[in-house]
Amino acid sequence: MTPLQSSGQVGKAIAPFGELAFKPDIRPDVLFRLTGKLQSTLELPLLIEIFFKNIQSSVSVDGISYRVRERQIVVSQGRTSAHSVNYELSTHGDKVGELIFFRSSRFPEYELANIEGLLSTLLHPLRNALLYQEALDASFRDSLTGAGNRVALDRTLDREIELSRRHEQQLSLLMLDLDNFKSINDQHGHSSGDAVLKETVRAITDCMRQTDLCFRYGGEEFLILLSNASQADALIVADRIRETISKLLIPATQTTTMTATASIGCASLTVSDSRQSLIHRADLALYTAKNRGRNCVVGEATLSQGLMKEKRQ
Ligand SMILES: Nc1nc2c(ncn2[C@@H]2O[C@H](COP(=O)(O)OP(=O)(O)OP(=O)(O)O)[C@@H](O)[C@H]2O)c(=O)[nH]1
Repeated sequence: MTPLQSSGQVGKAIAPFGELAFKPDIRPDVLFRLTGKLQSTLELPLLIEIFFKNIQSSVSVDGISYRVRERQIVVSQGRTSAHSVNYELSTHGDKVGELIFFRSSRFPEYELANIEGLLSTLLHPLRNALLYQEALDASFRDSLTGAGNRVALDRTLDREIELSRRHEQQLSLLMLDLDNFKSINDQHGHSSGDAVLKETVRAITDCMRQTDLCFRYGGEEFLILLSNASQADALIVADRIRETISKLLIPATQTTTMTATASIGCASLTVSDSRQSLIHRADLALYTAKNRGRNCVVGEATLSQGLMKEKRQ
């Protein structure tokens, strides 16, 4: 555990520097140059790297770590050390994360003043980078359910296939489709249908590991990418998801609830698979699950036993 030497609200502390015994002692040209460099990028990791490299002439730190807990962002530069000082950053009333400075000896007051002087140049670029990151994240998400969208799927699946091959790990794909979803819409209305879609993604996410990924593939169809998972592992996860969805009680009105079930097809990566062929086999397995009466999971063993004779229309 690194001892917390001190902490402060930089948004408040920068303005008057009144709480510190020392004022920052940084040459104006250094601050000017740093400000210019920080304005050259919207990429968070690069921004933190530029900041870390360019503050070394004014304060000696072994490492820094930038964190935004709510968004699970952690960007670090250098290394951690015995002593640390951390700042909750805010600008214009917006919280923009926490920055921790590490080094092996304590930070004297005059250096804290310098750190806070330097931090004042980081706040606005940081806020812009966070907004940019937010916009970027949104462009890869389905706005209704928060699952990844098709753009994210295309990018991720190719990369995951390549990584699995390089590390000789297994990769499995689940294709999930809600059963008779049209009748949920017809019976309860479109916005209730939307609620079912959202709860479905929540249930899927609850059942998978943090490293697994869920994408909305079509209206009520989802793909779940299970990294480092064999067919047997994937079938267990798939059945857990299926069961969890079947137990959901989703409010339709103030007094009534809706239930839903899902069918799931499962395929695992082979040496000759492309993104398309892997998805195609998961789709065939899903089709079999639908034909078997829905609310069930079908894996590839079943398919190779020749039970899957029909072609999807
Ligand atoms: N509420 C809502 N409905 C959607 C959305 N996207 C697609 N749908 C509906 O999903 C329904 C899909 O119906 P079908 O393709 O017939 O499938 P199904 O009724 O689930 O039947 P099976 O898949 O064979 O079990 C259609 O009624 C679409 O209008 C959405 O974003 N929100």
